[in-house]
Amino acid sequence: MGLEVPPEETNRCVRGCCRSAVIPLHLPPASFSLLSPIARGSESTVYEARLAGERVAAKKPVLSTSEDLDKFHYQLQLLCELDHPGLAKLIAAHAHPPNYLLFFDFFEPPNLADKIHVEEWSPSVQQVVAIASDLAKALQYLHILGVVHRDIKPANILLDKDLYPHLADFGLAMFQKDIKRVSVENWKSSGKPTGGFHKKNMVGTLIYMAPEILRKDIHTEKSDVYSFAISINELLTGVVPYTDLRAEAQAHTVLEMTYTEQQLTAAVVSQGLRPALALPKSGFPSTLLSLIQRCWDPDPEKRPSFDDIIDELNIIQKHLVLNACLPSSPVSKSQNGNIEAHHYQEALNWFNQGELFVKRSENSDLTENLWSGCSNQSSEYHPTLSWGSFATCGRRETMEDTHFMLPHMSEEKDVFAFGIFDGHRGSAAAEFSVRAVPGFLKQFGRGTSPMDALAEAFVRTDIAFREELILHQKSKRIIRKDWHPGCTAVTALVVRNKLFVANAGDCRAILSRAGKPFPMTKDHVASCPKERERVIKAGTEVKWQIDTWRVGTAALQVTRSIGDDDLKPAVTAQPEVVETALSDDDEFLVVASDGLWDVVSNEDVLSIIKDTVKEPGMCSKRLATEAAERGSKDNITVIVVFLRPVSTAERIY
Ligand SMILES: Nc1ncnc2c1ncn2[C@@H]1O[C@H](COP(=O)(O)OP(=O)(O)OP(=O)(O)O)[C@@H](O)[C@H]1O
Ligand SMILES: [Mn+2]
Ligand SMILES: [Mn+2]
Repeated sequence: MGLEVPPEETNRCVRGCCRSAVIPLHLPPASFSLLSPIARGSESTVYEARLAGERVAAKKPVLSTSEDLDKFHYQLQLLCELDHPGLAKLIAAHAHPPNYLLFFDFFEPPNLADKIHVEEWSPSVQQVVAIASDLAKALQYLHILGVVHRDIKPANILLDKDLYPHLADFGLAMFQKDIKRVSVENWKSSGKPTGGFHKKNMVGTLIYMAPEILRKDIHTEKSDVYSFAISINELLTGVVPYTDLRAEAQAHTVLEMTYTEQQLTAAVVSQGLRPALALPKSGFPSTLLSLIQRCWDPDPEKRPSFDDIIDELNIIQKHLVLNACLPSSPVSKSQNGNIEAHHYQEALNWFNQGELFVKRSENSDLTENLWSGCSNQSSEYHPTLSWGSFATCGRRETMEDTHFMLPHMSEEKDVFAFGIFDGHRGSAAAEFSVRAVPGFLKQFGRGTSPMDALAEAFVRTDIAFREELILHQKSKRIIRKDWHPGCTAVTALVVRNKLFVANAGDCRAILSRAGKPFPMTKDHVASCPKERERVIKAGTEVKWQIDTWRVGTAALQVTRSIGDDDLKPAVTAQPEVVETALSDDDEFLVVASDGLWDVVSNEDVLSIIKDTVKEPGMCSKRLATEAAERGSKDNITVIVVFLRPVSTAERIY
């Protein structure tokens, strides 16, 4: 990088406390520019930036008090001393008013947390062991320097192209010697632990915090070992810690208000509660699982050091290589070579069919620059998104809902799409659509407006699905003649500061706008007079049957859907599309299938989220659980998207 380091006597921060012979600390303002924000936290914003022509990440801390400024200088002094391939490297800083900035090597998203939970990556054993081992080496390096990180968690682990981990976020890191001093001073000043003492020592992210930290003891190297173990187990299982304790089918999880923060703390500290360990039968070596358990031992002294951990991981890695060379057990073959027709029917994978269909009609695989025309002036509002989902089949025996979350729709970072499909008369249409709709959306995004692209994606998916169905009926891969599967569909698209929602059927999307529900959809059901009139005009009968208005001989309640070819064209796939500009008033978006809305009102949905941990996955799960408890008889799928930054504290407490 073409960065010049000024002579040592001038290369220092404004106070003169931070110095470096290799890292420039006083950059000329013209040498860098901040581009778009990558992540906004309570303590900082991380931007994609350019520095001397290179793409970098710039962390801009929120500095509102003189204590914040002290912390910044402390962090910078510490970062100047670090140089290890397993750490996100500080390449420059601007430590002069009015701009305080830290520049790091840029790592393409997703970070490890998003890789696990958003991309739903399930790594191989080899990949987990490799990441664990590289991470352990970076931590060993820090500990040799006398530095404890204090905030080890997947969100602070960045990945490069080869999936090599780089530990980031030194916002809480400290020299071990300073931690002791802080606490001793506090003890002395008041004779007993003060609020300040508590706060100073209890830092980090609750679910990754070792019991001694939760007891407000001092953080040691062994507390990092604990957080390391929780993180590696999360990588193995793909499960956010403590969201996995299911008493029965209805999830009762720790962070879902059945346990409060205090109860979780108490359970971790006094009852030895830990996240569910990966199952040995999942193919992970028992040696790895036992290592994880020893790393989260309640007694810090009993936890291995990173020297030991690296040795053990080395041995595990060697065994894996050896085993990989052994011949694998023969694949069990079907006894009966004669495959009957109904097997064909089961073998038909509608997810794949949907995907294939889009691929076939695609003329290029570029996804760049979707809706670049909808430009956003830098002065305009930029929402900060975080999202999560939960889906359960509830009391039903089969799951006919599907959903997708597509945070990186295009090369531009600020295009996101979320969709739910609620199948009826089988899950085929919902499975087909969950792949076809986002696929078409990407295709049409290059030529048409977001509104038109959404409508077109729904209509084209419907046509494609019905054609596919006929094709398979003709080829006898489907033998049931009078089978007319369908699904309702909702898709929310965020393009910079604009939200577009397309809906066909009775899924719903609502915004929390200035604290009040702001519906983005209308239910398309036969009990709605306007819809009823439309269907009748299109030539299909609507009758009061049993308890409500229903369409055609199929007696469908919804009046718009994908599929349902026996009711076309009256039951149209043409969605209603609504557009709105997002502002600071918009807190979050909830998208869900009717399994939620049947029993939970828009207002209740808002108030439930208000008193739930501000973590979108948790909120989704809490809403679905609430619906199940209120007697919803349907499949339930919920997606929650926060539209404003949520601080670490809000996410946990
Ligand atoms: N060098 C980088 N390259 C790419 N992305 C980065 C980089 N550094 C940080 N990020 C992204 O920004 C996010 C926040 O960064 P960081 O953890 O340093 O900030 P923070 O304000 O301390 O956040 P928190 O305390 O909530 O964890 C990371 O989880 C990561 O996704
Ligand atoms: Mn972080
Ligand atoms: Mn942080």
